[in-house]
Parts: sequence; C-alpha cells; structure tokens
Amino acid sequence: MVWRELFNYPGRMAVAGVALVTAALATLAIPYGFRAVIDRGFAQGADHGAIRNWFLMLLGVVVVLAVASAVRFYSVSWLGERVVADIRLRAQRHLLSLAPSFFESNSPKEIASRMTADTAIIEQVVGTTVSIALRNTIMAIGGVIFLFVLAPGLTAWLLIAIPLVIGPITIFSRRLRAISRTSQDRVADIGAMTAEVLGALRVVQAFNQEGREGARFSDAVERTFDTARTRILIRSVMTAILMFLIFGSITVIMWRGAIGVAEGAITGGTIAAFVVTSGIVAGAFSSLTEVYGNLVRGAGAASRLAELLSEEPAIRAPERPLALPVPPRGKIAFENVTFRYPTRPEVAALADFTLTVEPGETVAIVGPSGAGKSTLFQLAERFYDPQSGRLKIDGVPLSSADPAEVRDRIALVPQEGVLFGASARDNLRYGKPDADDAAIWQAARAANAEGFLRDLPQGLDTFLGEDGARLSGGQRQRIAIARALLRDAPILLLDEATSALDAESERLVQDALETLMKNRTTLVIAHRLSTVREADRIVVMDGGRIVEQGTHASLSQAGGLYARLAALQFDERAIALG
Ligand SMILES: Nc1ncnc2c1ncn2[C@@H]1O[C@H](COP(=O)(O)OP(=O)(O)OP(=O)(O)O)[C@@H](O)[C@H]1O
Repeated sequence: MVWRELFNYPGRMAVAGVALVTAALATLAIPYGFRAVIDRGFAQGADHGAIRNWFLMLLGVVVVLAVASAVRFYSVSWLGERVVADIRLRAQRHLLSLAPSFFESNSPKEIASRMTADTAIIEQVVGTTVSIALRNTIMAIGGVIFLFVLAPGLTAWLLIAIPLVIGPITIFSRRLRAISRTSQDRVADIGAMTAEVLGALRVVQAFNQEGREGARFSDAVERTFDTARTRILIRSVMTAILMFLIFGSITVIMWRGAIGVAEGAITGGTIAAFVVTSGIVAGAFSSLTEVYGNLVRGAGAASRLAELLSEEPAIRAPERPLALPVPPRGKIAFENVTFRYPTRPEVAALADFTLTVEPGETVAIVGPSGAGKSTLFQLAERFYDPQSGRLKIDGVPLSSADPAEVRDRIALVPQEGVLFGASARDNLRYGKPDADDAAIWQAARAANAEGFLRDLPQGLDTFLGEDGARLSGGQRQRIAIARALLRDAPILLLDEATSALDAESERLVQDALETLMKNRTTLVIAHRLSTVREADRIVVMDGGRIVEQGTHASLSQAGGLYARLAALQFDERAIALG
C-alpha cells in the first residue's frame, strides 16, 4: 500500500535516492581525505600548494555531504508526510462510504486511533526509518570494503569487535522497546483518565468525589513514574556497558595499529582514517539493528490500515441502478420486510413487516421501546438491507436504486438535533450546501428558529461549538427542522424528541414541525399527543410487527396496546381527550 502511494511521486523518489547515495558516499570519502591530508599534507617540508589542494578537496567533499544531506532530508521527509496525508484522505473517504453496520463491530474510537497513531508510525517509517536503513546499509557495506582496502589485518580485528558491541545493543534495545511501550500505555492511561474526569466534572463535584479522583490519578501517575524509572535505569546500564565495549575495542585496535606504525607497516594517516571509518561502520550497524524494530512496527501499522481500506462497503449501488421516477411522488412501501441487525441475529427487529405510505400521507408510528420504530428509518435510508422482503420508493426497489438517489428523496430529522462544529449557516444548509442566505432565513422563519438565530452574536456566522453545546435542546431541534425544510425532500422521516421541552419551546417546535410536514409524505415516530391526533393514520408496533392501525379516536376506543401506551406515554390530557 505504501509503495503504491510512493510511486505517485517518482521524481521526488529519484531525487531522494540520488541524494541518499551521494550523502552516504561523501561520508565515507571524508576519512579517505583525512588519510591523504595527514600522510601528505602534514608531511615535513610539504609544498603549501599541495596542502591547499588537499584541504580544498576535503572541503569540497564536506560541501557535497552537507547539500546532499539536506536534499535527502527534505525529499525523504516530504515523501513521508505526503504519503501519510494521501493515506489519511483515502481512509476518510473510504470510511464515509461504509455502511453504519461496520462501526457497530469496529469501534470508531479505535478507527480514529488508526487514523492518527498508525499513520504517524508510517510517516515515521517512510520519512525517517527507510532513509536511515538505506543510508546505513550503504555505509556499512561501503565502509567494510574501504576498511579492507585500508588495512586488512586491522579489519579482521574489527570484525570480531563489531558483534561484541552489536550483540548487547540488540538485547538491551529489545527489552527497552518493550518497556517503552508499557511506558506509552501508562501515559495514555493518564490522558484517558484526565479526559474522563473532566468530561464528568459536574458529576464528580456533585458527589464530592474530587478526593477519590485525585487518589486514582495519583496511582496512575506513580505507576507511570515507576515504569519510566525502570526504563531509564536500563538505559543507564546500557550506556555504561556500550561505552566500555566501544572505546575498549577502539583502544585495542589502536594498540595493534600503533605496533603496525612502529614496525613501519602502516602510516599514521591510515590509522586515523581507519578509526574514523570504523566509527562510521559501527554506527551504521547499530542504527540498522535499531531501525529494524521500527520497520516491523511500520509494517504492522500499514497492514492494519490496509485492512481498513480493503473493507468492502456493505451497501453499494448496483452496476446499473434504476432511476427513481421524476417528478418524485413520495410513496414509500415496506413489503414483508424481515430484518435482524448483524450484531444481534437472534432478534428480529422487523418481522414480516408490511406498510405502504401514500404520497402526502402522515403516518405516526407508536410502540413500546424496542418495537422496531427506529429500525424502519434505518432501512428506509438504506443503512442496512433486510434479510427478506423489500422496500420501495415510488415503486422502485431500494436494492435496485443508487443509495445516494434514495437518500436525496428523504429528509431526516433525528431525535437529537445533530450539530457540527461549524457556523450556524453551514449547519442549517448541511443538506443543501448551495442555499443562499435568503433561503436560509426563510427556512429558519418557518422552523421558528429565526428569533434565536438573529440573537446570535455574529448571526449566521456564529460558530455553534463542539456538539452545538451553546444551544438549548429545543433550539437544536428547530435547527434540525430548518435543515430538513431547506433540503425540501418529498419524504420526511421524523423522530420526535422524547426530551421534555418547556411549554413555550414545545409549541414552537410543534408549529415548526407542522410546516415541515405539509405536502410531504411523513413517517413520524410519535411521542406527542398533538402529533398522533393530526396524523392521517397511526400504526402501532410491537416486537417488529404492526399490532394495530387506525386513528387516535378509533384506537383509544379499541382499548388495546395503543390505549395503554397513550395513557402512559402522552400526558394526562391524552386520556381525557381520548
Ligand atoms: N444497531 C443495532 N444493533 C443491534 N440491535 C439493535 C440495533 N438497533 C436496535 N437494535 C435492536 O432492534 C430492536 C428494535 O430496535 P429499535 O431501535 O427499532 O426500537 P424502537 O422502537 O425505535 O425503540 P425506542 O423507542 O426505544 O427507540 C430492539 O430489540 C433493539 O435492541
């Protein structure tokens, strides 16, 4: 997946590759230059011109190294960031195409963490780790070849010393990595705990539990500290052992080298070049062992994301969708529909359910909790497909139509007015992004939302805040109604709010709803007496089936489930009026 994304930028990849190799070779050229400078440039009686030439050459290499390193860093990091940006965009587009059922078995929280944490790991791998790995591979191989050319005898010693140093590093780093992971988890616990407590601050204070929360937090902080202490202790010991091994081996090798110089077998410049190069080679090897873990982590992150991206949407348009008739009529029919939620296959949320709502008709759905009322809406919006039976809009089966076209014919007013963290204007025209202010105000007026919208500090530009927390329940409902009015769809799915509003607010919402329902086919999950009284038909549901149908008057008289529900659910006047 990552490769495919990378190959969208071949030019950038080529530049990065050339810079990478150039920088690695320039690094290796520096000790070679040192040798020449020491052996020839510093020789007694050497000619100043020769000294200048050697030093200028060395400076030239340094300039190449500096420029190549900068180009490498920029292009490789650029690739890392770009690839992650592309993956994030693709992932979000893909997630929005999945049916809601996917998120019942895959928690949105976990997916959010994949979008941030896993992509960050990939960014690190592409932007840093791969480049470190390539650079160090080139330097390790090139360096060893160079060392053999310089002094084969000493290199043999070095090849014994390298595993001696790398071995402990590998063992320690593995242990350290495990502890770092625990350490990160502990820090995450602290974050989660803080968020939880602040989110429930009112409850904590109302129950006077600040002390207990403090103690709980203090436990978590101390646990984090203990883990961190183990981590830094291991690191300290590791530093001591490594220092000894690295400088000990250098000392031994130098010692061998000094004997060589004394015997006239090698020059001082060669020794200097040898020490610097072996430092580079050792560094390269140790980086390689370190980045290996990161590469593995990156592969894990990439495969989790790839899995997410390859998830097929459960609902999609057929190859050749049937067009819905124009102009729309607004007829909606459920024909022998049986449906079980994928996560709860043992319960039939709808069982052989048949209902036809004629264009312009208002049908109130009433029933106890869990009767399947909301499920009707879920199927009408085609968030799920029924296991048997079918739904039709204007005579076209939903499964043969394009879901986008079906949803275009429907305006949904959910129980809780959902508000996005955006301006009032954008919230209102959510279902019709091209609506102008005149149309927005007209809808707001019809939804009884004009007054409070005009009172907002910056009018329609006012930011409605996270979850629209700055508006009351009734105001949010009226915004949802105005939104549905603007959308102007022939079918209205209305889930009346159960939350109690004060009488004034209730009346405003009710008036707004009446305007909205005019000339539309309406399916309303009713919680208010006024709604059921005005409906053309009341459908009483229980256990996924229709148990009664009729008007308020006829059903109240029948003395069945409706009469009992009405007595409980609607206020006392319901009984009196019924
Ligand atoms: N997303 C879901 N996953 C699994 N089961 C579900 C899901 N949503 C609803 N159900 C189950 O399906 C049945 C019908 O639920 P539905 O939400 O349609 O009832 P309802 O009549 O709207 O109830 P309420 O008035 O409480 O909202 C219930 O048994 C419910 O537990």
